[in-house]
Amino acid sequence: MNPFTASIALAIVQLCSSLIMAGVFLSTPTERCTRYWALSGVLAAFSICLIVLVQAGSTGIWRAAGLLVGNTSLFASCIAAWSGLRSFYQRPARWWPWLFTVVYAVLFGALLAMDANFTQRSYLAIGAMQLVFFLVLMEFKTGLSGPQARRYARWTFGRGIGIAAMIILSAVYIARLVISSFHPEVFEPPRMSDLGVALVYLIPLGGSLLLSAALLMVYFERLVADKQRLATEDELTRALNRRELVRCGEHMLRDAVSKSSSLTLAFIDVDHFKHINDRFGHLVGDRVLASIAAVLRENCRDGDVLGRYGGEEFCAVFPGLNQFEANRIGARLIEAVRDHAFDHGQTVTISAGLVVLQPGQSQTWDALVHQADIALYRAKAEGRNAFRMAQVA
Ligand SMILES: Nc1nc2c(ncn2[C@@H]2O[C@H](COP(=O)(O)OP(=O)(O)OP(=O)(O)O)[C@@H](O)[C@H]2O)c(=O)[nH]1
Repeated sequence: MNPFTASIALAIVQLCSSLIMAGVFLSTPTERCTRYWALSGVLAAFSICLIVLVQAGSTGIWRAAGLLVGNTSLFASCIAAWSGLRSFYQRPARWWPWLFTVVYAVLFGALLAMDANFTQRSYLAIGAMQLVFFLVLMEFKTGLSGPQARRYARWTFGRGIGIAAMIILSAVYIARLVISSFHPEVFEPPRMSDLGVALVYLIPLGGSLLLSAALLMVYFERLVADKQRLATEDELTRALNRRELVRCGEHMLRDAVSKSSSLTLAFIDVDHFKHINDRFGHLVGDRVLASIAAVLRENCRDGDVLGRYGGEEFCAVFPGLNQFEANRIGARLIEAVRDHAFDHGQTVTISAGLVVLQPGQSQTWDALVHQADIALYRAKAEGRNAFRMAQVA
C-alpha cells in the first residue's frame, strides 16, 4: 500500500469514527462525556483530512499552515478524549491540558518556521502525544474511585481494550521516533517504505479505532449496568427489589433441594416503624430503612441474598445454614440493628421469623415465606426485638 492510499484510508475511517461519536452524543446530549468524545472525533477527522490534503498537494505557506492546524487539532482531539474520560469517571475537569494545546501550537509553528524536517517535528509531536496517551491510560487504569466505584465492575472488557489501545499507540509512536532518528529515509515521502506506512498510518489507525471502540464500550457497559441495577435494586435501600429477591430466592431454593443441602430464610420487620415516621418524619424514616438494610447486608456473607419485600419488611436467604447456624444469624441480625447508632439518635429494633429447610426436604418458595411470616408474627406478639424459628413441616 502506498502512503497516499494509506492516508486516504486513515481519513475515511476517522470520518466514520467521528460520525459514530457524534451520533452517540446526539442520542445522549445531557451526558458530558459524550460531548467531549464527539468533539474529539470531529477534531481527529478534521485534522487527519487536513494533513492528508496538505501532504498531497500544498506547498509553502499553505502547507505549513495546514500542518500546524492539523497537528494542533489532532493533539486537541486527544485532550478532548481524555477530558471526556475524566467526566465519564466523575473526576473533576482539568484546564491545564488545554493550555498544553496552545503551547504545542506555538512550538510546532516555531519548528515549521525554522523549516524543521519530518523527524525533527516528530520529536515534538510524539513527545506531546506520549503525555496525553499516558493521561488517558491512567484514566482507564484508575477508573472510578470512591463510593461510586462499588456499583460498577472494577475491570470490564471496555477498559481492557482502552488500555490496550493506549499501549499500542504509545509503542508505535516510540518505535517511529527511534527508527526515524536512525533511518529517517523510512518515513521520507515519496519513498516511504512499507514499515513507514505501517508505523505512520496503519498501526495508529488501528490504535485510534480501538480507542474509539473502548470509549463506546465503557459507556455502554455502564448503561447496561445501570439498567440492570434499576431493574433489580430497591432505590432507597439498595437491597434487591421484591421481584429480584423472589427470582434469586427461588433459584437458591431449587439449588438447595436438588443438592439436598440446607437453606435458611429470614423474614424481617422493623418494630414500631410507624412511630418513627410519625415522630421524626418520613425522610428520617427513609434513612432508618436504608441504614437497617446496610446493617443487615454487613451481616450477610457474599453468597447470601438480601431483598426488600415491601414497606419496612426485608427478607434474607442464607444458603447452606443449618439450624444451629440459623439461630446464630438470627441473634446476630437482631443485635446488630439494636446496637447500631442511627442518625436520629434513637434505638431501632427489628423482629424476625426464620425458617430452615433441612437437607433432603423439599418446599416451595411461597410455603417457606409463609412459615417465616408465621414465626415473625410470633416474635412480634411475644414482645418484638427478637426472632423466632419455624420448622418446615
Ligand atoms: N418512611 C417510609 N415509611 C414507610 C415506607 N414503606 C412503608 N412505610 C411505613 O411503614 C409503616 C409500617 O407501619 P406498620 O405496618 O403499622 O408497622 P409498625 O409500625 O412497624 O409496627 P409493627 O410492625 O407492629 O412493629 C407505615 O406507616 C408505612 O407508611 C418507606 O419506604 N419509607
